[in-house]
Amino acid sequence: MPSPPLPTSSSAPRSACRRRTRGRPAGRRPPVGGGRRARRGAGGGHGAPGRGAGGGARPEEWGAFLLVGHGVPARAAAGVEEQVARLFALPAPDKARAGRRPGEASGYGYPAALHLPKHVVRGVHVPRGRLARRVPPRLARRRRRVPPLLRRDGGAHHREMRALGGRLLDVFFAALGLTANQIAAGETEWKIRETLMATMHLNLYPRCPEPERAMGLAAHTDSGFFTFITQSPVPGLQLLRRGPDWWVTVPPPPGALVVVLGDLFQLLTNGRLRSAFHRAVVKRERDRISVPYFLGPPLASAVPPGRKAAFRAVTWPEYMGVREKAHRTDASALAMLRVADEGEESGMPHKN
Ligand SMILES: O=C(O)CCC(=O)C(=O)O
Ligand SMILES: [Fe+2]
Repeated sequence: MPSPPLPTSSSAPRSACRRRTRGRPAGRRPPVGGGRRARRGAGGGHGAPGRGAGGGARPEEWGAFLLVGHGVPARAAAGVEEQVARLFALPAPDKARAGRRPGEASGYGYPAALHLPKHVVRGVHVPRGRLARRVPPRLARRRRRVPPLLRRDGGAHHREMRALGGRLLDVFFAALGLTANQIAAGETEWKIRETLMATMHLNLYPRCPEPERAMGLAAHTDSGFFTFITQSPVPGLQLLRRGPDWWVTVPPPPGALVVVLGDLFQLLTNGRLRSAFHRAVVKRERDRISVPYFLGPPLASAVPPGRKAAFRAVTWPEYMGVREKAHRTDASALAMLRVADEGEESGMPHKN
């Protein structure tokens, strides 16, 4: 299916925010900001996840957190939003020519894997890491007009984010009870860190005159290990808190990255760290840009769950297949992979 031509960010058509098709209307989300938990967060009048890997709310609880002091130089992040805006402002025919075609991993268009309302999110999807060489020649030819973010080497942003991914993995390993020596000597840990594969999406959510009747990105969990989200200073990302269910808006403090844990990380840690159910809403007055940088295992390696396996091992592509099936039947992909109760023996997988 050819990707539709896209509007420029400043002239998003009304049709860009037609009525949402799934889930609770954004405007009727449960009230936020009233509870003790909410006040613990950093988000003005809204409830919010705590900042940093170690402080405030725990990632086990939220499946996500704000990361500050991450060491990614401001200059690497500074240009991202501007580059993305430039890309979306390219003439529609140029964007259409760079459209993602069936079977291609990168290009301009809608996210393929999520069964989304097909009318709001416009994205360019450029796999990084091992797949970087497969950036379509159509994009490569337009190199001079394509922002550095999308170039083959990925630019400073890609290098910094990939390195941060490795550092954060070590923080997670430590949180799971591994000592510094075990982490340094651990073959499994080393392999996971060294082979991390990155994929990036660029999302534009055009402003919408009736935001309460539209949805930017339907509620979902990410599939990989974890995602770094750079977002424009326009809040729109929301996390689901359970019991009773309520949507909590993640604030966009300058320089902070949102870390969202994915399903394969839940599987890898045998359920000790949980993926976050999240979505993106649209705004009446302002466009919003987000750049999720997804990190996960190399495509061919099966992700082994912990000692007493709660899940069966899968590759990332196999997982995407299970997820497709789950979406069609409204089931949970992780539940489909569960082979036993998550027990006390969860943790990092066996070394082998
Ligand atoms: O726009 C956002 O903040 C969220 C993006 C996201 O969840 C995704 O692309 O998977
Ligand atoms: Fe996501």
